[in-house]
Amino acid sequence: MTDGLRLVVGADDAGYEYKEILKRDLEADPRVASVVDVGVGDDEHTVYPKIGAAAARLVAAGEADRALLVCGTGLGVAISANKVPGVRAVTAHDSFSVERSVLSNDAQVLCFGQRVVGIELARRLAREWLGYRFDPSSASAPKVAAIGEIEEGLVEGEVTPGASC
Ligand SMILES: O=C(CO)[C@H](O)COP(=O)(O)O
Repeated sequence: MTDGLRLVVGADDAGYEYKEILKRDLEADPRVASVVDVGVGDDEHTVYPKIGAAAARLVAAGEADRALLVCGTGLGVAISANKVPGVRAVTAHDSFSVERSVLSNDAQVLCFGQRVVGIELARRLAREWLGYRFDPSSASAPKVAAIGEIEEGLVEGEVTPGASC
């Protein structure tokens, strides 16, 4: 991922205002190649699971690198996005968690709660988020791979305590 990031933004009606503000920030950021908006639009009422899944499917299909999603809490969009195979979505409202979501977890989807975090903090966190890149040669990489193995049923839900990756 050396070129600009291809992003998706989305929100339900509880996250619409933040999504619009964050989208404008992202579109103006030189580190961003493109921003696709999966809704909602003004006065639309699509429920958060549909928004979370629509954004996550674009990421899973390789049509986007990352997604930034907003709902009331940031929880529902994350849960929904995580139902799409291959997608790792987190809710994070602090700087360290946002950093680790990329560097530890290789999460492609970051979710905010409009009813939880102030807009200036959300804008700052989104700016910081753009600067992080997962290192596939890092010590975190085998752990991320182990998440994928669970998803693929390779370990059938069994994780051996103490086993190294
Ligand atoms: O925050 C939400 C889901 O996590 C959503 O914006 C509102 O959901 P509701 O509390 O079920 O209306």
